Amino acid sequence: MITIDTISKKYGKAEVLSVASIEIPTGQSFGLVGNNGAGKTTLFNVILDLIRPTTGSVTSNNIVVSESESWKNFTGSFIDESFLIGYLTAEEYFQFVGDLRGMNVAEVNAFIGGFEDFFNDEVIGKKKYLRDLSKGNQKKAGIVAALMGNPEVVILDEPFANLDPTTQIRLKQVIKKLTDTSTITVLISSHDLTHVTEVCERIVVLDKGLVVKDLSTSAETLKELELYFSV
Ligand SMILES: Nc1ncnc2c1ncn2[C@@H]1O[C@H](COP(=O)(O)OP(=O)(O)OP(=O)(O)O)[C@@H](O)[C@H]1O
Repeated sequence: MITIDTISKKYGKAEVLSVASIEIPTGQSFGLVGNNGAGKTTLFNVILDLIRPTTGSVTSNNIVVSESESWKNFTGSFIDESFLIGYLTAEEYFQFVGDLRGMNVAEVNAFIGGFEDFFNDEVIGKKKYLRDLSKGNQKKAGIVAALMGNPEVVILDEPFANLDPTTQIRLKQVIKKLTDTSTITVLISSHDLTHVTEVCERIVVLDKGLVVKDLSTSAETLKELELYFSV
């Protein structure tokens, strides 16, 4: 369970985020949508203790994320390429993250082997540093690294952006597999309303830092969101 309690973030006088309360139960697939600058990345960064909120706190499985590091043991995330280590190859990076996650070399190789289709022969065995991969292939590496070591919480910021259509479809399958477990809590932000409504059972809409909708996904949700964003 993730609890977001009276979180606000101000830069100077500008308040870019103001969320009274959001509770995300264990196992929920939670989608965050909103126009550019709505505060999605800011909220994820606060949940990951990458930026300190002006007010409020976030707890993840009863751990206040700004007070302890222990939530990192069960949390996998990919916000952007700053999460990668540019001078490593993808294989080296996966071994590095696997080591942090308590996986041995064979376990990492077996895990990565399960993503052969997802990588589409563009990430593994390329003898390229991560910094030299295309944006989309960097994203693939970052997403897969976020899933290593059986995380209980997975946070992905705009995972569909920059991915080719084939990989977007494969990513949806990967995410659905995660969310089917009902033990892994998955938080995703996206500008793609179709994808996010397909993979998330709950959608929260942010507008200028405020929660303006909190929907349980149904057959009508996509239409409702399209209508909201078309006005
Ligand atoms: N370091 C900073 N200093 C000042 N303003 C910032 C800073 N970081 C973010 N902001 C502002 O906070 C607001 C929310 O940004 P954020 O990146 O969270 O939005 P977003 O919903 O993720 O947008 P996008 O869809 O464009 O990625 C924006 O107005 C942004 O300019």
